[in-house]
Amino acid sequence: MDFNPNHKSSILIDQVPLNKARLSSSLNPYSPPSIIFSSSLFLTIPRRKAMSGKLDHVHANSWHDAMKASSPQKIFDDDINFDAACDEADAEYRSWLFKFPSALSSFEQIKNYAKGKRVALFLDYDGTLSPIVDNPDHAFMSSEMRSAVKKAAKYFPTAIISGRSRDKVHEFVGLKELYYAGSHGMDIVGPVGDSESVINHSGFIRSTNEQGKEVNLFQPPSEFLPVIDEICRSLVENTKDIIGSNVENNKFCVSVHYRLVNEKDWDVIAQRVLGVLENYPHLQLTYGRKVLEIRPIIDWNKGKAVEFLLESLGLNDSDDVLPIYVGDDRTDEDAFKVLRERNKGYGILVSSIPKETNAHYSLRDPSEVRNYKFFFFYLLDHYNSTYINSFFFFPFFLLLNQVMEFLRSLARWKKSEVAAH
Ligand SMILES: O=P(O)(O)OC[C@H]1O[C@H](O[C@H]2O[C@H](CO)[C@@H](O)[C@H](O)[C@H]2O)[C@H](O)[C@@H](O)[C@@H]1O
Repeated sequence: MDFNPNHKSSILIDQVPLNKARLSSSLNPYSPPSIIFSSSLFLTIPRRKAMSGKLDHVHANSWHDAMKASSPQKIFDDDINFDAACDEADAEYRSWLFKFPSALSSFEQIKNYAKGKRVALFLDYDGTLSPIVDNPDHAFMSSEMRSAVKKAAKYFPTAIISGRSRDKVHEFVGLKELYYAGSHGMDIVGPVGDSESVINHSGFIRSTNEQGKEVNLFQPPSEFLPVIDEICRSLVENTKDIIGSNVENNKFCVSVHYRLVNEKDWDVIAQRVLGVLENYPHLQLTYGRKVLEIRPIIDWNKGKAVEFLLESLGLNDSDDVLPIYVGDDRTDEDAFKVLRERNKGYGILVSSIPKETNAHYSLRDPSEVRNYKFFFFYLLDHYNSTYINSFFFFPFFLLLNQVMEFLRSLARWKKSEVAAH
């Protein structure tokens, strides 16, 4: 882990434009010859250094655009022509599905590849297991989802890798049998596996958990804790007059939420955060879904967390291991990238709109689209699948969740495999 006190604080904004993305193909489910995407849907912003004091005009605009694009918007307004909007958005989504097929429609293919392999499951929390909601403290997962995760964890080692603090995400999920990585993977408790190579990671500590069991613990240097607490207080103080802003302490990182902030104040909140960050040369700014995230400048992310957990589980060096990572946010891209580069395992992006990604498959996320018209999208998406039969009864739709269905399918498949032996 790289903790360099001479680093200056920096901002990472590095979305890859759709038309420039390069994807390796060996595990790639389909490689359609040429699909044209509308580039206006996607945002490209170069990496920038944090600027001192005020933001210049271009910089402020970039932040405004980035903040606007950071989370899917409600697709329909009542005064928009529904049919036209539906056709256009659906055509784009369908084109995108050629490149990133639905993990549910492709389940047979995934299953065939997984045969005889040890599957390890990695799940993001917000927007993947729980719906995106206005108040971060209310992002509860449903009992149906909890039971789907529990079923999957019965057959596969399962870890939650979240931007939340480890304690908080554990509290939300509430399952003892899982492994948890909080603060974007910077705070992990993993099992002590066969592999000894984890001890080569700096930041690694062998410790004992509350039950007195030996565990592998990975955390950034503890020097960061008081700094994070301090910047958290400062961010609260500096944003308290911005209506709707919300600062969340995630132990090794801080989230500044602007989901409920009026769009006209987004530049103001970005400026305030950048202003505070100037005094913290060891911290950097990234962003997620309507959230600005401040974290230590260390060479660690969700991708490294996946590798660390695979090693801890003694699953890192075998060819018969298939890691599957399901996530919805840009921080999950680090994990998708690791799986793609290792050419082992599948990344599954949860999204209701086309996005550039390093994932292999996709699952549709209805959580931010609260309009009933989304129902038609869902039917269209599944028009040719056997699923459609189950969705005739409208209230059923409200319970739908493709991630849950995918986890259930995995567990059902393994259960039948175990029973057959
Ligand atoms: O890695 P994750 O588990 O996906 O955590 C990423 C951030 O998730 C939370 O924020 C997001 O979900 C909130 C609740 O639905 C929503 O209000 C917010 O707009 C989203 O950005 C969490 O509150 C953040 O601290 C995490 O960094």
